[in-house]
Amino acid sequence: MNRDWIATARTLSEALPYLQRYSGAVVVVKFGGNAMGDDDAMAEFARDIVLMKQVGMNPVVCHGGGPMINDLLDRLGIESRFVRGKRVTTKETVEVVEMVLSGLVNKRIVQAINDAGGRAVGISGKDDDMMVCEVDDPELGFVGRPVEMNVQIIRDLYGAGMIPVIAPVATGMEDNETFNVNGDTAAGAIAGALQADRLLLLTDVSGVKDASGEVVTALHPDQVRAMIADGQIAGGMIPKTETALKALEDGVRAVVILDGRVPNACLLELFTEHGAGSLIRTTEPRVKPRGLRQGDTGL
Ligand SMILES: Nc1ncnc2c1ncn2[C@@H]1O[C@H](COP(=O)(O)OP(=O)(O)O)[C@@H](O)[C@H]1O
Ligand SMILES: CC(=O)N[C@@H](CCC(=O)OP(=O)(O)O)C(=O)O
Repeated sequence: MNRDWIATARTLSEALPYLQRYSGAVVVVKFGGNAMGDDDAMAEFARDIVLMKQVGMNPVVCHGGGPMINDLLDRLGIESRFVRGKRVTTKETVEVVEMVLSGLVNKRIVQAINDAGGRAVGISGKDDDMMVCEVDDPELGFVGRPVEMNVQIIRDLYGAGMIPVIAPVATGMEDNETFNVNGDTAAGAIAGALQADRLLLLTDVSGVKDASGEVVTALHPDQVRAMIADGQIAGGMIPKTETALKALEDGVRAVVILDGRVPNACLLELFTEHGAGSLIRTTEPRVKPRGLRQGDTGL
């Protein structure tokens, strides 16, 4: 039997018995700046998120916006500099980061989800002290490493029918500083604190590739560690896969790295047998199907 219901279900009532198995699942989606695309792509992402909500899941969006920060810094004549994938963030830079992430980018996503029929509420790590940080590395300046998570506000929002949209900006432990947090790091910390069923990291490549350039569709954490050690995983994929490993240690059931520019990327991953991108999890890493299976409860 083909359980790929997106392809086979002809009516909503045919699909509903499958969809009900997803009810209550907490899915944290990290929407990276490079995955955002134009207004049409944003609208499509928003429709996917709203559909997840409509079938009873609890989607939580945590976004990036690196290219948009670069843009404004450029216009202001401030140079962008990255060390190991993270932005060197001065006092001046962090003001721009907060303006762009909590303002421009956050509200663009909120608006798109609301236009698609959802009830999105935009917050940052500062709201209700949701994410409290320490200095990540003094060399990076005001870049934060989450050390205290208070995610009740997120549960309250999705419990009340809303879709939280979170900007990775946070408060410091001391002196009320503002910290810039890498979007992947923030999404991982949120997913861990929520003990999420899935963390989807949407990026601009189709998944984790091996030395021959093929996407590896299912990975055990040990394989990921080996690929980092032997250099098959490099550059921006290192913080992403390290976030995945940490999230799994913190109790997230599975992490998927996938191409957010592919139409309906989230739905393909969650609802189809073949999925999308690279699935990283501790149990049954090589067993398919990984989406919906007859007899499965939840994800
Ligand atoms: N093994 C690998 N598989 C896939 N991408 C890799 C790998 N190693 C390095 N990369 C690089 O990592 C990039 C993704 O990281 P990044 O650009 O930081 O994403 P984002 O901006 O979406 O957070 C890819 O575009 C690719 O150039
Ligand atoms: C510390 C750090 O690097 N913060 C990131 C936050 C935004 C982000 O992560 O955006 P993407 O997901 O689009 O890359 C930055 O300043 O660019």
